[in-house]
Amino acid sequence: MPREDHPLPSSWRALGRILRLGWTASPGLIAVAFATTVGAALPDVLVAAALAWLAEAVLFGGQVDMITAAVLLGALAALSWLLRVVGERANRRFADRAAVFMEAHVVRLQSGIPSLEHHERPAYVNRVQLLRDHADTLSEVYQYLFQAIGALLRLGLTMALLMTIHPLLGLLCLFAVPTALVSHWRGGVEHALQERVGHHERLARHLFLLGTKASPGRELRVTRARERVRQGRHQAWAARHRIMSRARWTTAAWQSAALAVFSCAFVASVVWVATGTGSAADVVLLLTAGSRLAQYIGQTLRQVHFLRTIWLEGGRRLLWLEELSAASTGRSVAAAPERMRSGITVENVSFGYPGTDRRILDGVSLHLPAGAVVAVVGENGAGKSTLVKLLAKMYEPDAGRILVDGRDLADVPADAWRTRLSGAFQDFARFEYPLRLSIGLGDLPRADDGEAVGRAVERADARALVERLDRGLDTQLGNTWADGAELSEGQWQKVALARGYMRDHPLLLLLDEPASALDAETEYLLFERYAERARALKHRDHITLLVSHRFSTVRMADLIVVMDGARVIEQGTHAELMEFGGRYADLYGIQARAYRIER
Ligand SMILES: Nc1ncnc2c1ncn2[C@@H]1O[C@H](COP(=O)(O)OP(=O)(O)OP(=O)(O)O)[C@@H](O)[C@H]1O
Repeated sequence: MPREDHPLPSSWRALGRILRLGWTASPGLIAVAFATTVGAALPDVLVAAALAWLAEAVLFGGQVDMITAAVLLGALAALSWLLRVVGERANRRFADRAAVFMEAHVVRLQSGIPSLEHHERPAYVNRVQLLRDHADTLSEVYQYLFQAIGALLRLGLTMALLMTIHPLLGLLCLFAVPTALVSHWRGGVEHALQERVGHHERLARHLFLLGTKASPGRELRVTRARERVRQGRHQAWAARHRIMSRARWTTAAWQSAALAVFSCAFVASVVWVATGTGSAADVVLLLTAGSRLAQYIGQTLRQVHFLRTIWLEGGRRLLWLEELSAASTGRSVAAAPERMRSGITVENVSFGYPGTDRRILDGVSLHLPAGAVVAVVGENGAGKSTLVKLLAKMYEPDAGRILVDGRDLADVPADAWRTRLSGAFQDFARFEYPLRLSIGLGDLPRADDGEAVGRAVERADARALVERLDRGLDTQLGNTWADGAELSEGQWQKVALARGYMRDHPLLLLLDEPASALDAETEYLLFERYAERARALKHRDHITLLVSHRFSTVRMADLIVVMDGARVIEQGTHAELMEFGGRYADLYGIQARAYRIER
């Protein structure tokens, strides 16, 4: 992942990309939607000319002229109506199809990015959030774009008609320039603001979820922090509203002034034609076409404004995400190793999260021998989970290397490396599927393999959980679904652990506090059995890396790594570290006394 900030791409490039995506979603529908929406401009504008002709025929012409003009007027009105109806339906059907396509595309892009940067870096989180919110409205870009083209065409044709009365009437267009410029500037101002107020919006939504979701509900009631959360949410919305409304009032005032300029020019031109040499037909044409001119200018500006909103909100961010995704698949040339002989070497690795200055890992060097069960311990914030993220290629080191049997992990594509990994994490996912699938997802190609799921259940010691559920592995999880069962925190974690155990022979099993919701004894028994099984395997070529705060579990590891202040400060077996009498021995002693475990 390149370190530089990825700027938002230009609106034009984004529009081009969106159009190509729309064509891919449904070429037939997009073509019909375009032709009917833009085509409706022609009969719309010609109605004014037909009216003028009818007025001329009524005043001075014969019956034939009158009937022809009336029939033409009727035909144009009918055609305009027909094109509008067909256009609306085509646009709606196309938007439905494009919405599904766009959402799927955004999900694919987001989940396909190997790193976590777009989920963890504040500036990127704002963009991703806006994109997620606007993913379905992206499909409306087409409608606004076609309508904007139609409105421009109406504007051009109307100007041409007006100039048939007198070429000087073409100058009316110039008086519309201030309105167009102000409208353009207004869109830009609002968009710049959207990014600025993004964090207020996110904070308000976060506090809304805190106040309405069940899990924080208990804590909020006990601590009586509900009022504080409510106030915080109110303040966040108020801050957003203050910034937005100040800017909106200013831009609206400018827009009104610009519209007043055009209105004065129009009134003056009507007076000029009516009192000059203009015929009755000319006055009718000027009044009909001219009054529509103001409407078309308004329409064009509105469409362009909406287009800018959605286009800038969604389109540019979509292209940005595509580029981020493409950049993140950068330099990867080697295949993932099939087996591991010597192990994984972390060589002088330093790392800080993108967008921050602090070093979370500082010159960390380690050797994780193949076949070993390795435990990583350290105080909160010592960098244990960060090390796990680097080993899973969620991020690349800023300096130093991670070598697998001597081969630089940076050269191995993240997706390929992850086929060799398994993992269970403290912040596990709750997949509300039937239990069998919720576990089977840990190894997608074997998700339906009953035996594989059964083995994972055994490894996670989750047999009792399965038996307690009415429909066993077929039980739907999550109580918001029909016949769904809700699990306790610890039970959800066991499901996540079983999922992590789905792969039979991962080269690296990452267990980042995977049993924090289980009691210490259960965790100990679980990992003791697991470690015994791992040691009994014939080809001891995989590594289990366990992050835990429980020293009763940690002590059975073959290698214990102690982290503190971004560095590895001690490493060895339990016996060696106790003998050494350093930090590990201190921490172990404290827990041993607290839990009265045997020293
Ligand atoms: N996405 C992020 N962006 C910026 N800083 C982060 C991010 N994730 C973690 N950190 C910081 O990195 C430091 C180490 O975090 P890490 O999660 O690796 O610690 P840990 O040792 O696993 O802690 P714990 O025992 O509490 O899980 C913390 O100070 C944390 O604030």
